[in-house]
Amino acid sequence: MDYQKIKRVVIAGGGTAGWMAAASLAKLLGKNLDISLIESDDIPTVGVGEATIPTMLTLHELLGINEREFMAEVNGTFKLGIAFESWRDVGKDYIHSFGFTGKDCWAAGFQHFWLKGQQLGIAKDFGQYCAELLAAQQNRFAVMPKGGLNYAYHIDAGRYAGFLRRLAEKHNAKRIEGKIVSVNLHNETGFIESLTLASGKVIEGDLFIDCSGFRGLLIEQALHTGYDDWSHWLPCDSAIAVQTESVGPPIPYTRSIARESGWQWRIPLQTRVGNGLVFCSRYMSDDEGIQQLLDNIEGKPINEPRVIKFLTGTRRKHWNKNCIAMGLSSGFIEPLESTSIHLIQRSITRLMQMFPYDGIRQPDVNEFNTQMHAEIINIRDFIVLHYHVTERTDSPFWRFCRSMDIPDSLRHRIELFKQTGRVFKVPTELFGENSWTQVMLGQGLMPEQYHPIVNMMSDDELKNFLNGIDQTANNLVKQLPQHQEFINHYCKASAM
Ligand SMILES: Cc1cc2nc3c(=O)[nH]c(=O)nc-3n(C[C@H](O)[C@H](O)[C@H](O)COP(=O)(O)OP(=O)(O)OC[C@H]3O[C@@H](n4cnc5c(N)ncnc54)[C@H](O)[C@@H]3O)c2cc1C
Repeated sequence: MDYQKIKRVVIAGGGTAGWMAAASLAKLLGKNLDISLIESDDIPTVGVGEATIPTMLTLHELLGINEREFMAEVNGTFKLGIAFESWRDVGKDYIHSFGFTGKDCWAAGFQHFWLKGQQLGIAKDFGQYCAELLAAQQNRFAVMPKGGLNYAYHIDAGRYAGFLRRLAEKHNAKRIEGKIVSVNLHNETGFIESLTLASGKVIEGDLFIDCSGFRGLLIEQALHTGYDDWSHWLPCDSAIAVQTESVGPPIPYTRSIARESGWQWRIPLQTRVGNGLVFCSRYMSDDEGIQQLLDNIEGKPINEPRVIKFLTGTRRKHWNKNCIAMGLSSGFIEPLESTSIHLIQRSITRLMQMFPYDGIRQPDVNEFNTQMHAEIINIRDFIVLHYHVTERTDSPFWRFCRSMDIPDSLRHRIELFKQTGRVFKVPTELFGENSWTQVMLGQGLMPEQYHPIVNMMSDDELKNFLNGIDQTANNLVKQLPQHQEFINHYCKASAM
């Protein structure tokens, strides 16, 4: 069988996904490829997506990005986790931090020790045994040598795309301005041969990366790949975004505040704040949403509120024929745990690991799709957990979420934790045991028992064990500067 060698890579779309793909492929595989990116000045990017998770640091390390320059350029602040306010119930808050809580032993996670400590009345709140969480609460931060704080970034999405564009162009990726008006398929194979622009110009390629956003210009409109709709588990389908002036120093975490029919985000940048409301249109109209958001922002708005509609779910195949969908064209879970940019990064690194220089082989395609699917399903379950395990009964939306059907895989995790205190991580899964534990406890799910290995410690030993962790975390955090102070000397934003 003849396989067409892959030399010309065409990326359709220049949002975060497009430029991340262009910069990564150009920098890391560029010598062997011709990379072009088509974007249209007439079609705006989605313009949100400003909270990230720690895996972004790994990609940046691969790309040789200097953190200080990057942060100054993207108006960035540091992120130690997400505060979930009123998610368990109105007025009940917790933080899902990026750090590690306490110390595990080989047989049992820290939560088992903490549970017994709680029963004896000698344990503080679960999160108090985590340095990142304490630092977030005290508004402190510093980049420390490896093994220090685990962190991510808040970034300006537009500036990030610009930053990546320069990196991509430096490594010879070619930008083509123009609106794609048709996707031309091979008569027999159905593979994409070229894209026609409004100017009449035809761009040929061997491999096409669809980064065209929700519209899925190549993967769906041309290849009809199909979409798994998850809105019965993740019913929010609308968002309103607005930027405001900063009213104080930036905090080192994202705020997610549960509201009557969804939740509100606050993402602090150095000189402004990104705000948004995610909600379910069955329970709230766009006008009501806009009003609710404007009633709950702190600084003066600096742009008009913008409504964004979406359908939660995933494309049935992320790689179909010679097209790979990345970013919103591949699906959207929802932004609660800031996982979309991470998934773009996973598609890029996976593609590079399986790059089909000598032609596209179906087993590679199948493996890529299987791995992406498994990863996304676990993230989906983690997000559904936040909505479903809640004590809120104050609105039709929350009553629906409490009583809605959930995936069997999630039901199993919830029951396991409830009955035994145990959590597990699937090998390729993004969120580890500590994330699941923080959110399950934070949402009010209390295990019925702890592991008997804890009873090997006397009550006094357990007290000393807990106090030791508490002191170590507090000693570390009290040496840290205030977040703003650290930014000022490390990566102050360049002029807008
Ligand atoms: C409400 C909301 C909040 C979010 N928050 C987060 C978050 O906090 N963290 C996170 O990780 N992710 C978040 N996301 C997801 C994140 O915004 C996206 O994953 C990311 O911005 C990538 O978008 P994209 O590049 O796929 O699409 P887009 O930004 O929509 O870019 C599409 C590109 O395609 C081009 N294009 C489209 N059609 C054509 C055409 N015919 N011809 C030529 N060019 C074309 C456009 O010009 C544009 O350049 C959020 C998403 C939403 C909706």
